[in-house]
Amino acid sequence: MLLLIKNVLDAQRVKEVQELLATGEFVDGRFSAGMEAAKVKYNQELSPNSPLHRRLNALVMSPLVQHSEYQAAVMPLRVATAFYARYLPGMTYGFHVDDPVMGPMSGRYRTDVSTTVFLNDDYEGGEIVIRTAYGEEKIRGEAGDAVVYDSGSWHKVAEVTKGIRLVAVTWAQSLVKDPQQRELLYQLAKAREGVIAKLPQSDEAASISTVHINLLRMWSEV
Ligand SMILES: O=C(O)CCC(=O)C(=O)O
Ligand SMILES: [Fe+2]
Repeated sequence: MLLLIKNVLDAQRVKEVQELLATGEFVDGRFSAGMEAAKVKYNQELSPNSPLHRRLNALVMSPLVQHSEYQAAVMPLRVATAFYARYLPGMTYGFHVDDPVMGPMSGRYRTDVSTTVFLNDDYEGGEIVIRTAYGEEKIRGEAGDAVVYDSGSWHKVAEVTKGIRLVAVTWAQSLVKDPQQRELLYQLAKAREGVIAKLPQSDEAASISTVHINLLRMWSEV
């Protein structure tokens, strides 16, 4: 799964988020990294104690989690509160896979799907590079877009060469643990949508819906 979702945040929200982050206190991103990732992580994160998190989460996470494409692709069971990361020129995050389990002991979750929400686009470099079965994909969203990909895939953030890169990064535990099953369900959900649009009252639409619903029941864990 590798999907770019356009315009998750509208221009007004992007502007407000940028204004808030301009006033925030940032700390070394290595503090929040797992053992392996810490070796290659070179960025900054909004201080975990920052009072801005509440407002930022309302601005960024609500539209993300409610977005129909995010719902269809991720099928989220739990979504983590976001980290707000900043990359100054020269900063980078080398190839890694994300930690498999995150969160405090009282609320741990498995990371199935990673998401980056692009909060600005006036910088150079800083592409997310994801290794897929078909080679490396480079992604640079516009401000307000989000990219989702399997947390177990190798990925990196290329060095920012000019300007400052601002993103929100979050993880979800999906109802469906297996990436291939998730992908199949996503494709089936799209096919279902298409058939319902073209043939709303048809037997074909009803039977695709039934297969989709019952596969989700078969493969989901709650
Ligand atoms: O900055 C990004 O877009 C992704 C960062 C990342 O890979 C991570 O925090 O694990
Ligand atoms: Fe990562």
